[in-house]
Amino acid sequence: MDDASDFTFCQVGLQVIDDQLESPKSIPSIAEIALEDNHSKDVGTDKIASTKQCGSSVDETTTKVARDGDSSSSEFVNLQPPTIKLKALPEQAGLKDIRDTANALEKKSPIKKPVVRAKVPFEKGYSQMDWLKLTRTHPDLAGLKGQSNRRLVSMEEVRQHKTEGSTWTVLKGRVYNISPYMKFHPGGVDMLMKAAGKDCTSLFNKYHAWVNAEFLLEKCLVGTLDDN
Ligand code: HEM
Repeated sequence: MDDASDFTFCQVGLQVIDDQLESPKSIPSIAEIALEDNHSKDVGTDKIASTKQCGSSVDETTTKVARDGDSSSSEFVNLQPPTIKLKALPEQAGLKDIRDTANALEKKSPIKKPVVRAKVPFEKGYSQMDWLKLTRTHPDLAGLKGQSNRRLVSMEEVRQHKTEGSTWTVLKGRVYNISPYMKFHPGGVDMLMKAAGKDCTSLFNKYHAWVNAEFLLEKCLVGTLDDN
């Protein structure tokens, strides 16, 4: 129909000059877009068929334009949005190679996946600020009962303190009573209990090497590990 006053049909495609694009061929040719005026099926749906991945045959990229014969009449206005099918992009040179290389690198990469961080929401009164306040006010967080914390502590003695009421751990050569810190630990009680009665230095470093435990647990110091 060649009536200029008929607004039903107008050219919508922009002329694409491939040479002027940063990535020529990255936009499918307008000729590869098939419009299906399928008002009788898919009522009310606006389907944009996803582009097929590379590797399609030439036949698959062949354009089909399907129109309902009657719908070209100016009396009939189809209000359903047309289905736009973007046909497969032709295999782009080198793209498959890049993907293969990326997959191979991912498999071979010696870089370890980062540890999943799972901070536990603190109970009211057990924030890190609350812990700092407690360390300033409590007279004996380490439970020394007058004993010096400059003594040497054997691993044997550390192993005897692995219950929630009395939990000792070794961190970077120092022995701490971590029982009072349990409920303040941002990683949760269960995690901190993994340190009970043993040397937790490697676990500690695995999760948060940046944490200043010397400062946080200063008042929980029981002694120095006797490594003989
Ligand atoms: C023994 C002394 C320890 C101290 C003083 C301590 C202290 C802390 C602190 C301050 C945080 C918050 C970190 C942040 O916000 O970046 C934290 C988080 C956490 N801690 Fe510990 N921690 C200790 C031991 C451990 C151990 C032995 C484990 C594992 C078995 C552990 C597992 C975690 C986890 C999973 C989190 C939460 C996730 C994260 O923030 O990375 N912690 N800890």
